[in-house]
Amino acid sequence: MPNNSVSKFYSTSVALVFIMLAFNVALPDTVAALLFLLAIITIGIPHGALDFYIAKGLKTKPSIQWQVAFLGLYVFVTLISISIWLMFPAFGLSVFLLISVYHFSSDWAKLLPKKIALAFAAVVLCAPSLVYKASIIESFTKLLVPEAHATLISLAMQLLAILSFVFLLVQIKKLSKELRKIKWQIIEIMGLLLSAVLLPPLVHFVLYFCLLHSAKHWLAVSQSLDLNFKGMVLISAPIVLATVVGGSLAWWLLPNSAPMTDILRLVFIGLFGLTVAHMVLIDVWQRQQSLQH
Ligand SMILES: CC1=C(/C=C/C(C)=C/C=C/C(C)=C/C=C/C=C(C)/C=C/C=C(C)/C=C/C2=C(C)CCCC2(C)C)C(C)(C)CCC1
Ligand SMILES: [Fe+2]
Repeated sequence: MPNNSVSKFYSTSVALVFIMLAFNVALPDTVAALLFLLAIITIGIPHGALDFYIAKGLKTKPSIQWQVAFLGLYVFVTLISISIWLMFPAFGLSVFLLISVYHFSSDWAKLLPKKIALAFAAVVLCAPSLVYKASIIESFTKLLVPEAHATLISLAMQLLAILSFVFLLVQIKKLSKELRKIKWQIIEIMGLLLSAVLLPPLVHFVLYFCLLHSAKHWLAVSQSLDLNFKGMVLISAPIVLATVVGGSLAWWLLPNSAPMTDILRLVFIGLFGLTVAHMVLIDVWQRQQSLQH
């Protein structure tokens, strides 16, 4: 698959969603919530489910003890992170946003210099707060963050989005020569900017996270580890299943409230737990890859 394919697929999907909205095609809330959960489980989670395979590839001969220790450490880091969020939600959310900017910036690591990729990731993640402040604060309170803290965090997001955007505008002149060569990536970047400020935040997030972040990761893993799609599905399926079992247990054990609130909590607090270990591993893997090339 050529490298542009993810950009093309993402940009076309964003355009389709804009057309749907222009024609007032709206899904009932429960259908939208189920689609959101389904997309996260079937497309978002699998990109992290390759972590065990990637980690084994980083060792020359991973022993059984090493593999058990890796799995144990990954689960431990996940559970500790989730506990930190449950005890200090505002702190958890702030850390989540910051590490997400860092992790998502790797989507443009090959295309843009590090600082610019970081600023762009900050715009992608924080710009929705400029237009959808109230709905973002509402989502944050559903994630257990007290309203006063949620308001402060959304203000900080607005500030970060504006500062990062200004930084990008200042830098864009320097980049104009390189940018001219990468037509589809420019369309991807424009699509992301429009999606961030025009689409409802959860729709923007799910389109970006599933169709761009996860898709780029699958493509990178398949190219670098020489795996085909079927092989990757087989590798990730048991891990996705284990994650879904873990999520279902949490749903069953923890106190329930409205279904949409429960889905939001399960997805975002769960993703925070998984992100810490996933992010460190992918960082090590990408550093090793750039040393090899
Ligand atoms: C390997 C392994 C495993 C698995 C793993 C996995 C499966 C992973 C995954 C991972 C992942 C899958 C990751 C992800 C990430 C994500 C992120 C990083 C996100 C972020 C986001 C954000 C930050 C958001 C924000 C917001 C909100 C919250 C609301 C609304 C608005 C907005 C959108 C802004 C297990 C444990 C089983 C075992 C051991 C080993
Ligand atoms: Fe990722």
